Amino acid sequence: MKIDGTPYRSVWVDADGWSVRILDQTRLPWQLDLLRLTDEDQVAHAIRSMQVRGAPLIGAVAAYGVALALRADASTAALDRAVAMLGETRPTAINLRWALERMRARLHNLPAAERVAAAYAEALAIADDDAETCRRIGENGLPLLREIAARKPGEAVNVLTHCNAGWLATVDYGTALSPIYQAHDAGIPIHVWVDETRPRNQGAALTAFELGKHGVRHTVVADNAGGHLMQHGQVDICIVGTDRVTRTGDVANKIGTYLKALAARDNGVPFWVALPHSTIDWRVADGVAEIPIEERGAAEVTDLTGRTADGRIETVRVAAEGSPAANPAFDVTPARLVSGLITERGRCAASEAGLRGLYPEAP
Ligand SMILES: CSC[C@@H](O)[C@@H](O)C(=O)COP(=O)(O)O
Repeated sequence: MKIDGTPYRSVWVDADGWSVRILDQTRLPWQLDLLRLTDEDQVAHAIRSMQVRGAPLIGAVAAYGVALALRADASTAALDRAVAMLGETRPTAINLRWALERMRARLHNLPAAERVAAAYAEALAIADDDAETCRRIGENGLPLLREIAARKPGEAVNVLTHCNAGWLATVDYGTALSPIYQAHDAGIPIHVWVDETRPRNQGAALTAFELGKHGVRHTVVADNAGGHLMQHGQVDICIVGTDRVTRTGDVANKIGTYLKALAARDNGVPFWVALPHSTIDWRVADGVAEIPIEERGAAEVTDLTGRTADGRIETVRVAAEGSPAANPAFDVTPARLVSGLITERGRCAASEAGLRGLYPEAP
C-alpha cells in the first residue's frame, strides 16, 4: 500500500540484501521511522514492544528473525533456539507459531551451509503468501459491501472496525480493511467507524492513518460508542480481524471485540471476521477455555502517548496516581456471535463444518 505515493510493505529486506526493515508502529501516525533489524534479539524486541504488531505481520517478521539468527550460527541448536525464543515474544496470535513451525520444518533437515539462503527464501515466501492471501480476502469480502451498497443507493456503506487489521497488521492489504480498500477503489461509497481501541489506540493511530492515506472516509469513535451507533442504524456491518480462530469458529481478537459482537447481535448488525489460513488453530476447539490471552503492562492503561502541540511525542499519565491497572489485551468472541468468516478461499460459517468446507486438507 502507499504512503504519500510511495509503495510500502510492512516488512522487507533492506537494499544490503540481508538486514530487515520495518515501519516503527509505535511512532505512527506522528513519525514515519524505518527501523533496521540486524539480529534475532532486535526482532524479538520489535515484536514484544509492538514496533511491529498484528497477527500476520509478527509471523512474517519472526520468520526473518530466524534468517538473521542463522547468519551468525547456522547450527541446528541455533535454529531451535531462535524458533523457541521468537515463539515466546507474544502468546495469543497463532500466526507466530505457524510461521516459526514452517521455518523450522523447511530448514531442519538442510545442511547448515544451505540454511541461510533457504531461510531468507522461506521468509519471503511467507511474506508473499500473506500479501496475496490478504488481497484475496479483500476480493471475497467485497460482495458483502456491494450487497449493502445496492440496498441503499447514493448512501455510504457504514462499516465499524476494531483495532487495526489493515496493511500495517499484515504484510500488505490487511484482512478486515482489505474489502474496504477494494470497495473504495471500485467506487462504492464507504464510511468507516474506527474504534479508538484503548489501551494502545491502534484504531485511532494506525487504522485512521491507513484509511486517511488511502482516501477512505472515516470517523474515529471512542470504544464505547459502537452500541449507540448500532442502536441508531448507523452501522451496516462490523468487520474485524483476528489473532486466532479455533477450528470451531471462536475468534480471539483485540480486547473489546466481544462487546462489539454482543452489541451487533442485539441490533441485528452482521458481524464478520476476516482472516488468513495462518490464523486458524486447528488444535483448539474452545476459544474461551483454551486460547492464551496476553496480559500486558499496566502502564498501557494508566498512560497515554500522543503528540504535543509543538510536535513532541510524549506519554502522560491519565489514571489516578497509585491506582493499579489490569491489561488483558485480547478477548474471545464465541462463534455463535459471528455472522461469518472471510478467508482467502471464500466466506464460510463460523463453525467446524464451515472451516472444513474451505480447508478440506486441514488436520
Ligand atoms: C490482521 S490483524 C488481526 C489482529 O491481529 C488485530 O485485529 C489485533 O488484534 C492486533 O493486536 P495487536 O496487539 O495490535 O498485535
